[in-house]
Amino acid sequence: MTIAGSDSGGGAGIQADLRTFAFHCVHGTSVLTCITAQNTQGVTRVDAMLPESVTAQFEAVMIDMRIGAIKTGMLLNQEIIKTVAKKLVAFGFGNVVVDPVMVSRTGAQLIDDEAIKTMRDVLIPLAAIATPNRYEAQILADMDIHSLEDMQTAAQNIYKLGARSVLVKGGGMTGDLKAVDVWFDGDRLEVLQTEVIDTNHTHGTGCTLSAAIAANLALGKPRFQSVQEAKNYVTEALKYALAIGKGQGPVGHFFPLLK
Ligand SMILES: Nc1ncnc2c1ncn2[C@@H]1O[C@H](COP(=O)(O)OP(=O)(O)OP(=O)(O)O)[C@@H](O)[C@H]1O
Ligand SMILES: Cc1ncc(CO)c(N)n1
Repeated sequence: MTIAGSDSGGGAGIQADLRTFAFHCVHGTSVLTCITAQNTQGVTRVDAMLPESVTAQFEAVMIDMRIGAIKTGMLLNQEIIKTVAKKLVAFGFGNVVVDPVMVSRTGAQLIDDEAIKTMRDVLIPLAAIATPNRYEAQILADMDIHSLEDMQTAAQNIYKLGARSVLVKGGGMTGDLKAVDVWFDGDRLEVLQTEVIDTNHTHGTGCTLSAAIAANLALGKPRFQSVQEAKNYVTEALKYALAIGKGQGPVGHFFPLLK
């Protein structure tokens, strides 16, 4: 299941998540939290779903189907974050990847300050894996991140907030660190590095990564292996990114068909 927003341009959000699930041959269900008017150049409008709608979508799926894993993406406001947290607790669901969508890779804040606090205090502690990007990690860990060592310290700080494991993503870093992610699960501190793909078409990499992790978890793979395989998937998909639109195009989710 993905609990996330719609991207009208089809590159990120629910659309990227469902394509990623399909690629991994798992059935995708979706709980829509908001609708963005968005293209490869940016977001021009966001409409939130009512919390009651989020609850109804979640319950409709959960009482009927056996859900293997859940990822959360853009939750937009405090009410929706609280609603999602409440439902996860009510259903005792722990296999959750929390992509704390708060700040874009370019540094633009996507949700308000109250929502950020709720994300840190209420949702992060429910995460089996939290996947902040550089800027989100800076907020959650309350520190600046400029180096690999900073990413490692941030991962450890965010773990202390209650997430069972943390992946600090490097897409917002410079140079080789762009393709470096740091993992910490209270025991292992690991650096995951792939080649840097030289492309401007990186829209939806974070959504795709967390959706691929959730798909792997749903397939029964262990957490760290799920993350490793998801990162390799994103790297391949970046190699086949689509140069569509005037801005940052989406990654090529079905890259084997494009080869
Ligand atoms: N140019 C690149 N080459 C290789 N890997 C990259 C590149 N850019 C990002 N990645 C990888 O993509 C994944 C997503 O990281 P990123 O920091 O871009 O997330 P994000 O900011 O949440 O993404 P978005 O908000 O655009 O969906 C990470 O595994 C990161 O290492
Ligand atoms: C709907 C949506 N979710 C997440 C992101 C972050 O990439 C985005 N741009 N749009």
